[in-house]
Amino acid sequence: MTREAREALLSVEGLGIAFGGLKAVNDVSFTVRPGEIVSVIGPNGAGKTTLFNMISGVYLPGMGKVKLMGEEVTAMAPHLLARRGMSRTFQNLQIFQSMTVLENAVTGYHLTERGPVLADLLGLPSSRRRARASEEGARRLLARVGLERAAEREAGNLSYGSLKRLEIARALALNPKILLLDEPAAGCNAVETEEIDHLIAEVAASGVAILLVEHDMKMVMRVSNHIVVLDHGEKIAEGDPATVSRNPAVIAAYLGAENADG
Ligand SMILES: Nc1ncnc2c1ncn2[C@@H]1O[C@H](COP(=O)(O)OP(=O)(O)OP(=O)(O)O)[C@@H](O)[C@H]1O
Repeated sequence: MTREAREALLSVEGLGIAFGGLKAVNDVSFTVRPGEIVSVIGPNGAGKTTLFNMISGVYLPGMGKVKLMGEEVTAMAPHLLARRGMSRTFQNLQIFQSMTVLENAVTGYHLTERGPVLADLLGLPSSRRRARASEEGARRLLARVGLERAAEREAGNLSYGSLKRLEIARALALNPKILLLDEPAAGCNAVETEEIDHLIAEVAASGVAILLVEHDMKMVMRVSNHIVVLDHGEKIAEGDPATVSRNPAVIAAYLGAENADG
């Protein structure tokens, strides 16, 4: 079945934003289907992170719409998006370094709670039951990302690759339909990158759609089903990895960026 034949989980429609006079992202549209790994690539400053921040409710777009399962969610607060099935990780790790790995994973369960705070303060049975369920879920997630044996360790002592996997585990606690990953392999060595590759592929195989921003081009080409290319805020190409990597406009954008850097 072609990708167009499957219903879109996420639709980005004509999204744009300007900072001062600079059109950081201009009229960008694409879709993500269930179980698909879609990557957004482009030279430095192309607008990838800005696009991500608009999709995930961090920035208010100046134009366009974001739809999740057909419903408009443009500029919806991140915790509300999470409740509707969109979770994300950040380029800079958002891990509590002095907490244990398990405690970090447990926090993933509480991101969307309205907070029956009184029940928790009073230590009521309902709150103890919830805490037990979160801990069991967190342990399952740690096993899924290969960190079950590190559960009781302080997160600050983990390798960089393990921290990245912990962040993905935490985002999975909300049982998302789509997971946005902002540079999941940044700062990782080749072995750690490969572990993250496998994890992303496993998560996608379980039916969760993945939207990825990543600089590691080898990784992008290995894991993506579909690639969207940005340059100077505009979408200049999209397609499968082989098609995109042969596209003259894409090659020119990367060569141009290299020349500008050099
Ligand atoms: N908050 C902001 N205020 C002003 N300009 C911004 C802001 N955020 C991004 N920009 C500008 O918008 C453009 C796109 O930036 P963005 O960080 O989205 O690119 P990127 O593709 O993620 O880059 P990189 O690959 O370096 O992470 C750049 O010219 C950047 O300087």
